[in-house]
Amino acid sequence: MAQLPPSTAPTIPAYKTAFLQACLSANVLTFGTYTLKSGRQSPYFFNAGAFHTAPLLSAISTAYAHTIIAFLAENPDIPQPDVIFGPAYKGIPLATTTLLALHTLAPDSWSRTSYTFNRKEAKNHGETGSLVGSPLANKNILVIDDVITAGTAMRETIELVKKEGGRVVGFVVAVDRGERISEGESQSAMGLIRREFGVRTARIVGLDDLIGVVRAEGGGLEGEAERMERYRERWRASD
Ligand SMILES: O=P(O)(O)OC[C@H]1O[C@H](OP(=O)(O)OP(=O)(O)O)[C@H](O)[C@@H]1O
Ligand SMILES: O=C(O)c1cc(=O)[nH]c(=O)[nH]1
Repeated sequence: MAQLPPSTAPTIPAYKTAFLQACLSANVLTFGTYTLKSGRQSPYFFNAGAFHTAPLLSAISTAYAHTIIAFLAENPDIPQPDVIFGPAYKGIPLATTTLLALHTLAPDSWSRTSYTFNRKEAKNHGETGSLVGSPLANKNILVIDDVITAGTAMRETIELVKKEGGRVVGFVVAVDRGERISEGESQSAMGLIRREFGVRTARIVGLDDLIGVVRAEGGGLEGEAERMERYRERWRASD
């Protein structure tokens, strides 16, 4: 097969490679039959809760931070976020550690940014309410989440931020599964966020990247890669 000359060969950034390797070595990416939030049956599952040691949290938060910095550089009209918002539950450690990683990479740009997350059940004593961290009113909110499938969680988050008086200025996800929003629709959940809500999006990796790393691993995972490919064909979005 023809090789690209070295100067034009695409290079995978080190943070993305570290993230993908962590997905396999820490069993973040697992195989079986999983029922998703959308009710779909998936042969693979991205479990962000498995990033539970300091080196693993560092790998994912550094990958988010680089992705966010590149996203804002490519979209200079997006205002500097005041808040990194992570939806409960798995978004909670992701938002807090990503804010630290952003501050480590670019302290001058991120020293005044806050984190916020929601509670799934409102609290009726103490400080009360559904939000933890900065209030959202009149703030520019960058939402991060672990994974997007049918887009239900992100739709709920956009509605929550609006209700609190904030503006969602971007959405960055670790894994974009690249799926159609529903059986009868051909567009992707990420596309819906862009078109229906006018929110620009970025991702650390997509399903193609995950299949690529599973294929490259070999060692008996070929069957898993094939099941992932069949699932991709079943749910692949048109955009
Ligand atoms: O795009 P969707 O079809 O909405 O699916 C993706 C959402 O599903 C999971 O949330 P879940 O409520 O299961 O969250 P938790 O494990 O973080 O509590 C995941 O963290 C995403 O937020
Ligand atoms: O769609 C989901 O519910 C979902 C998919 C996935 O890969 N990981 C996850 O935590 N949730």
